[in-house]
Parts: sequence; C-alpha cells; structure tokens
Amino acid sequence: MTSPYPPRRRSGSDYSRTPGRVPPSPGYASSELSTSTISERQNPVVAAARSFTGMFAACFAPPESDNSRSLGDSEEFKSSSTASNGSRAGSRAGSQRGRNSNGGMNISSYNIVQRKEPGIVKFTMEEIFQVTRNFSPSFKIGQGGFGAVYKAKLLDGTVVAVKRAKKSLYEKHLGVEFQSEIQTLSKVEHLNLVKLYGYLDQGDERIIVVEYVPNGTLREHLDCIHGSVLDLAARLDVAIDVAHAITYLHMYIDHPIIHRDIKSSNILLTENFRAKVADFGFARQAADSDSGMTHVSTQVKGTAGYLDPEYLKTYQLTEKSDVYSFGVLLVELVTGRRPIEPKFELKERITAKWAMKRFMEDDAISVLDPRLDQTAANTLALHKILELALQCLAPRRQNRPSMKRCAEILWSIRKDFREQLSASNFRSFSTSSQRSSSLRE
Ligand SMILES: Nc1ncnc2c1ncn2[C@@H]1O[C@H](COP(=O)(O)OP(=O)(O)OP(=O)(O)O)[C@@H](O)[C@H]1O
Repeated sequence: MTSPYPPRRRSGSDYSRTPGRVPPSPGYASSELSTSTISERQNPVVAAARSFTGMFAACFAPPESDNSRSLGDSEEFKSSSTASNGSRAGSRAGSQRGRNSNGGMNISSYNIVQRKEPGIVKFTMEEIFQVTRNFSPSFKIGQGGFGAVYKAKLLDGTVVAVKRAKKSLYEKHLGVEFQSEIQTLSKVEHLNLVKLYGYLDQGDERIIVVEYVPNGTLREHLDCIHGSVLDLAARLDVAIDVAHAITYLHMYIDHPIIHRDIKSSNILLTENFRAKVADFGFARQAADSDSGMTHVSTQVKGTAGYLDPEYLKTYQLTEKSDVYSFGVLLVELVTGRRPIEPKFELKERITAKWAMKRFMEDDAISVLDPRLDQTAANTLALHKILELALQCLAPRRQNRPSMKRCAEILWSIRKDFREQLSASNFRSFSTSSQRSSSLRE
C-alpha cells in the first residue's frame, strides 16, 4: 500500500523493521502500579515537576463533571467556538500592546488579547485575567494534574483553553522545564496536535494557552458520558489520527519528539470527531540517530497502565515507548475499558494483558466493547486491531513497529472495514429486495 507520508527526514534502522507476531508481555509493566504516575511514586519533587512538565497529566482523573462543561459552554462561547473550529485561519489579527497611561487596561487594549501568527504570544497577567474574567468559575471547563482549565475567547474570536498551573506545585527550578516545554510546543504544528497559542511565565504563575477542542476527551467518549456510543469506524479514525500525530513527532520534525504520555484522556475530539493529541508536559527530544545514539537515558515519566516495560526497567527512552502506549490505547479503543480496572477480578485488571490473552486463545470477540455490535465488519476489524496491538505491546522495543508502520496498517484495516461494511449493506439490501419480490409473487 502507498504510504501516506513523505520521505522521512531521519536515518536509522529503527523504523524500517516489519513487525512480527510476538507473545504478549508476561508482566505488562504496570500490573503492580497504583494509578499514580511512576515519577510521583519515585520522588515527590518529580511529582511536582510532573505537574509542570506534565501540564495536563493526572492519572485516571475522573471525567470533568457535566456541570463544569455546561458552564464553560455558556452562550458567550457558542458562536465563536464554531468559528474557531471551522476556520483556524479565520482571524489572524496581529497582537498589539495597547495600554493606558497608568498601565491599566482600556477599551482598545482588548486588542492586545489577540492571537499572533506566526509565533507564540507571550501573554501578560492582565490579558489572562481579561479573557478568563479573572478566572471566573463559570469559564472553568476542567481540572487536571497541572491545574485548572478555562475556556476563553480572544478578541479575534479565537476560542482557547487557558491552563493555569496549581500554585502549590510551583517551584522555582521548574521554570526551566516549563520554558523548554513551551519551546517544544512552539516547534510543532499538525492537524492532529493541539496547537499552542501562547503562554505566561511570570512570578509564581505558569499559564499555557492552547487551541480549544470542543468535544471532550476520547476517554469521556469511551465512557459514553456524552450520551452516544463511539462506533468502531469513529474509533478507527481516532486511532489513525493519533498515529499520524505521533508519526509526525517521531519522524517529520527537525528534532524528533517522544510524547511520553499517550493516553485516552490526552486525546481531545473536535465536533467532527477528529482527534487531537494534547499534553506535551512529558515530551522529550529523541536521541539523535544520525550521531549513532539509540536512546536517551532519563527518569521514567508517564501514566501507569501505558508505560513501556523496557523503559521502566532500563530508563532508556526511545520512540518505541510511545508505540507501546499506543498499543495500550488500541486495546482501550476496542474494549472500551481503562488500561487498569481495579474493580475487576485479578485476571481482568490489566486490560491489555487480559485482552491479549483472550486474543491468543482465539477468543477475541469476548473483549469487544459490549456497546459495539458483533457485526462481521466489527469482528474482522477487532481481530486486526488486536493483532496490531500485540505487536505494539511487544516486551522488547525492537519487536514493535514504528508509528509510521502502525498508521499504514491502520489504513489498511480501515479500508477492509469499509469494504466489509458495504458488502454487508449490499447483502442485506439484496436479501430484503428478494424478500419483497417473493412477497409480491
Ligand atoms: N485544549 C483543550 N480544549 C478543550 N478542553 C480541554 C483542553 N485541554 C483540557 N481540556 C479539558 O480540561 C480537562 C482537564 O485537562 P488536563 O489536560 O489539565 O487534565 P487531564 O488530561 O484530564 O488530566 P491530566 O492532565 O492529569 O492527565 C480535560 O479533561 C478536558 O476536558
């Protein structure tokens, strides 16, 4: 099949290997972990660091309440939300620093709170207060490990999410990490990545202003908290969007990035159910393969249930750690379960381990999300997705496919899925027309 990607920028053999079938990991890494992050368990300072570098990441944070979302979705935002979603380039007014003589805000100073492209806006506290109406609780749309999230509208109509770090987590030395995260984010731009608009790093305030993505997180949709079931076609599209985003990070930027916190609560959905990967708090520049490096050695960060066992053991980080997390995400997509389900009996507690075991025993259908129909198309796709997940979850990183390969495999799964769907539709159409013609006779 033709690759959807341009030629890669980097050299190195890591990506070219064709994946082979491998037995599931005996440990699945996270089975003994609580739902806290590894870094938090290891070191309380790192726990604080996580909250800065892991801007959006808290493990298994309960979904935000309907209450907070409906408040954030107040009338004020409705028209502009659509505008911003529909045309990202719709309003590109420049940033003007308007201020009255005594340094306060005046009417025209609203102009300062505009998005400036290209480049990242360095916001002032006054600007942030202005767009969030002094962090009004009615603008609050969520709460994560990093802090509170507010929905706000810039003067040019751009609707943004304003993420304010918890003050209790502030430590001076973390300013460096915050800045390096901003630097990382400012270098990436992809349809399937949440875009950074600006930030504030002043005194004890750390604030990040990013693209607002209106349709909740993937986890919320798998939990059906928005009222409807995400069908398998939509789940496949999400998997492909995420694979594209990570492939871009791994292969198509000058200094490849490892995301390190791929999980369903970090995947936001648009109104059209396009997925956007958020939260670069743990992102790390990958080893430079051109200079012969195969990995970076670093403290383990990430979320329990999604962590690569080899990285956990060796502290060696490579792009394949994201591939492992992506494997966990694939299992989550087809089962609907969270990676760790503490309330289930022991053998079902680690979802990936349970699902892979069932798959190896030729009983894949028993892990299909009960909210999905057991149609021929769903069953076929389920098998193929689990097969790919098995490869991604290989205990040794060299046996895992590259993200680019994952995307290609998913493309072919989606193609077969669609063909199967239209074949079934055709079959049921011919059966029903045969039935009605025999009734007429
Ligand atoms: N860019 C965004 N657009 C729209 N809503 C967002 C955006 N970012 C965050 N949110 C909302 O705010 C909530 C909290 O986000 P945040 O990223 O801080 O935490 P989280 O991902 O839920 O948990 P954690 O950061 O601890 O992993 C999210 O669940 C989501 O509903």
